[in-house]
Amino acid sequence: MKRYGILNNITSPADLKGLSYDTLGVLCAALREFIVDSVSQTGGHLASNLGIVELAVALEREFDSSRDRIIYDVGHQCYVHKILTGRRDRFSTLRQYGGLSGFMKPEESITDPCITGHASDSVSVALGMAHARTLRNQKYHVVAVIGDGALTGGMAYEALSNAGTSGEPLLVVLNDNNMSIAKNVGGLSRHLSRLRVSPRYLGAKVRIKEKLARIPGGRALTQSISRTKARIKGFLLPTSLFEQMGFTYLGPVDGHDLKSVCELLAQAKKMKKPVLLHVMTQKGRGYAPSENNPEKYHGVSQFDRVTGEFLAKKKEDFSARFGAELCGLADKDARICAITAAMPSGTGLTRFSTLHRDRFFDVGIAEEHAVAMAAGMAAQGLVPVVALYSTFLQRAYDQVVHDVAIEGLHVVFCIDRAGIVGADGATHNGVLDIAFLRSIPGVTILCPSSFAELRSMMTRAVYHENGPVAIRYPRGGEGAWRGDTSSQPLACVRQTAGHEVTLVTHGIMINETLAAAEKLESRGVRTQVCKVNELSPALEQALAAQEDALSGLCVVVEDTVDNGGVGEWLASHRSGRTLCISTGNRFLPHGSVNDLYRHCGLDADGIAEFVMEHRKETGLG
Ligand SMILES: Cc1ncc(C[n+]2csc(CCOP(=O)(O)OP(=O)(O)O)c2C)c(N)n1
Ligand SMILES: CC(=O)[C@@H](O)[C@H](O)COP(=O)(O)O
Ligand SMILES: [Mg+2]
Repeated sequence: MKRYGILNNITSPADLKGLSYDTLGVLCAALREFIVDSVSQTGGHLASNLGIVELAVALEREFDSSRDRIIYDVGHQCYVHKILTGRRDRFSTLRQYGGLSGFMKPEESITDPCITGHASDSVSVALGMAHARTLRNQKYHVVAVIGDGALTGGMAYEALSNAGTSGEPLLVVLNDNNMSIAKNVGGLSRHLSRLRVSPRYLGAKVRIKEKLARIPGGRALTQSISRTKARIKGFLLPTSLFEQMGFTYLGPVDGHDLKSVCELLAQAKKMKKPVLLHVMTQKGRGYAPSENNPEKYHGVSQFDRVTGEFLAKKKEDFSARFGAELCGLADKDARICAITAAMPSGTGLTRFSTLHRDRFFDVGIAEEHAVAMAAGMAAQGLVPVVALYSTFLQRAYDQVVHDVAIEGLHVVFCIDRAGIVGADGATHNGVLDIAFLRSIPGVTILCPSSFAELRSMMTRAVYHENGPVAIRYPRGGEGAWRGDTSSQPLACVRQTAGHEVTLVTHGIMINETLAAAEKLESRGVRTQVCKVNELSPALEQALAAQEDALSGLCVVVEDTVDNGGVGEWLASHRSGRTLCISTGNRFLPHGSVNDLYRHCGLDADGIAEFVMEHRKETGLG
């Protein structure tokens, strides 16, 4: 406690109001200490939180987050906000089961106006709140805090274009650190770079205007100066995109200069129109390892705060294997291209990006565009491989349907983080992809359980499919089961003569399922285990051919929702009793993957207990 000094005296944002800028500077240093200490022990998002410290303090000081609506886009940078709004003592539980969420959560605090997790939606949600304020005749400020990375997402432009002409008082704070998770990309990023070096607006003009307004005839003078300036400026300098969209643009301002940021926020607050404040910050600021490598310290596991070394050695995971296999395929086939939506390292494409620079496309946080662009490539004879996290593919459902599937184009979707991802929670779990992809005619879904199967399925997806094909694999590495049964749509991986129960599963769940089968055997229940390797017409044929082998009670074990899952499919395709253990039709809390398996009854013990219970109902137990 002692080492955080002044931070110990801050129990709510109200405590910030009377502090001098010097004292606030000391507070910012203490906040950085606390964040590094805390995140080094729990893991979490580090670099973005270190970069936003002064801006977040200034926002809590100038606004009232219990009344005003401050929305942090993505929300991975909301730790200072959480610390200052009464949640500091829960930071040792960050992202753990039953603990503090790593994102905004209204159920945690009234100062979190909405949930967050996916990028680029903050301006839309803020505008909605501003409209509600107007229509309900209420009084509060609405602020969207959006990063330069999140600003590469199409939704952000849709919202800016609408908000700028809405007439609603609304503040968009652009936290520009020139970084997404990796280096930011695209034309907007270039536009921001140009604005960054232009000292023309700063906010000084706002202060001058205020002073002029106080002298007799000053207002008329200001208006005339503004008109003349606007003409000259428009002639000599390119105006910002934001001004063209109807925003008043303030900045760029040094986001670590608390005084300037506070003053500009105070000015913006008084302006009764859409305002965009451009704040420049340094991602990872105040901790040398993250300053030097903000990408590596964007999202971290536990680390030694003195050396910056991660405590756990990174084991080879499905993403890395995917990246390596794709490099191998692309070495021999110039048609293969890789597309990522701002997740080059997360999806395992870093090596591809250097080996095959001309065939690597980081499109920014633009999943819809990534998929439609892949459609264009496929239509012209390339083999695009789109690597997206399952949860972010949700953004591009329409493009999968409209641009890819209707024409039956050969686009390979490599769907990372499929299933339960854990600590990031409900916004990031990949539990819907089977359901939504199954609903699209002509999409084949492949579900590898091991690296060997990933490899075979990638070759199949590239060379033996000619329509849309998706390969879904989890966050992390393979488990104890390392076979390759990928040539069979439905493979029996634990055969038991005279079985009483068949457990049917897919993907990484094979490991908990096989462990459950062992437990059931030791309790006298003859159990066989089958694995669904693909969802395609071939699976229906395989099931018809193997129906006898699947006699008796079938329990489907899957780390996805019930509706539209494999369990639902199997129940409708066989006559015997079929039950399902899944993530349910609900959203899960955050926690470790193992905690969540237990939460859902998807761990080996939970599966075995479920079978024992339902065996009785079937009259077997
Ligand atoms: C739709 C969507 N795609 C991808 C992501 C993954 N993601 C989380 S943060 C981030 C980078 C955000 O960059 P920026 O907004 O500039 O924030 P910074 O981390 O630089 O503060 C990305 C790509 C996401 N959360 N949502
Ligand atoms: C905030 C966000 O969306 C990403 O930073 C995400 O947390 C990354 O997840 P992984 O750690 O699984 O790459
Ligand atoms: Mg950024």
